[in-house]
Amino acid sequence: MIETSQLTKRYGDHLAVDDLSFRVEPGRVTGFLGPNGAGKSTTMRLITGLDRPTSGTATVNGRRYADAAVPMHELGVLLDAKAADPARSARNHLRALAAAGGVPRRRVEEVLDLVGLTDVADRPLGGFSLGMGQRLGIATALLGDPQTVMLDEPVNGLDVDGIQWIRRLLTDLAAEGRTVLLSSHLMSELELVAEHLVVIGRGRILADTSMADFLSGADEHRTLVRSPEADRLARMLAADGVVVSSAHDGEFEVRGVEAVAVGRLAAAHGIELHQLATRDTSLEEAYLRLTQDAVSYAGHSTGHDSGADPTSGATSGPSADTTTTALTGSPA
Ligand SMILES: Nc1ncnc2c1ncn2[C@@H]1O[C@H](COP(=O)(O)OP(=O)(O)OP(=O)(O)O)[C@@H](O)[C@H]1O
Repeated sequence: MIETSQLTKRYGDHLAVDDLSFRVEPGRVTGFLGPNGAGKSTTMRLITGLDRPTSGTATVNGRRYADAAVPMHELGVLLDAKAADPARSARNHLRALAAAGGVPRRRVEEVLDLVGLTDVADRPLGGFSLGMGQRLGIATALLGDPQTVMLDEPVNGLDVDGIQWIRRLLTDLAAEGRTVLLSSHLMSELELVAEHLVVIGRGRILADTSMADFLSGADEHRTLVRSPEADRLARMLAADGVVVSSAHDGEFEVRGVEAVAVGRLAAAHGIELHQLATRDTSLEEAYLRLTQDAVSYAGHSTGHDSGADPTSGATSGPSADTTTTALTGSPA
């Protein structure tokens, strides 16, 4: 378990972390997300004791990480996967860390195997690819067989196999009853793996909730409608006060009513339907809606500012949000 209480970090005039209180519970993967500069890395550094809080506390499994009897067994951390001597081999790097942390040598072979680096374990780290370096960082985090694991952007540089592998690994760690905190800008990935979310913006908590509640809170029953009489059906729905996007190429999107109501209306007026598809809100859409006001470094597209984080990988934005026209009208 990780717990922060009124955790605050000030750099000069800048409040990087502002009165953060949250708990990361064991037995599930918790996603930690927020726009660039929101304070995620600072919070993680405060949890590990790499940085000192201005005020407030952060504990790991009930005590400050610096006070842990066997720190590597309490918390495994991936903060900067490149922090290793390039002339050293992966095996020697891990052996040195194991010796310093009081971890038996055989554990080095176990973690090399676990992250799939056994075959390249004697090559110098300088020749490692980004993905191999990332796997080594994860091996380092798991070396002490820790109760709690905290990984900053672990998916960076991993190929499709690597991404699937880490998804399974994190889910397995949580199923074993460990605490797993994971920061990532890859929303589609987080959506698959995280059961709980802590979202921060400008150093403050924006949401601390289950993934299911986060998504359903943003859900508006969006339905895609395709019909050869799309214009006519859209006008009828708009006349009933329903929010619809303008019909284009025989399709439009409806918000706030269930698909069945659209189907009934079409049937009642003899309108042929070619598609009626309910769309779930994605984590990316729900997240962008929540963090629109908390983006510190917003980029500008040529047309308009989408509010999306320019370097996050979450760049595609909710297209329906930017194109939807509210054609609301009074009931006929
Ligand atoms: N050592 C430092 N000195 C001064 N300011 C800092 C320092 N470390 C972080 N900051 C500032 O604190 C804020 C939070 O930074 P942090 O790196 O924690 O954000 P983040 O959420 O991890 O961002 P990203 O998603 O870009 O990694 C930023 O405005 C950053 O410039």
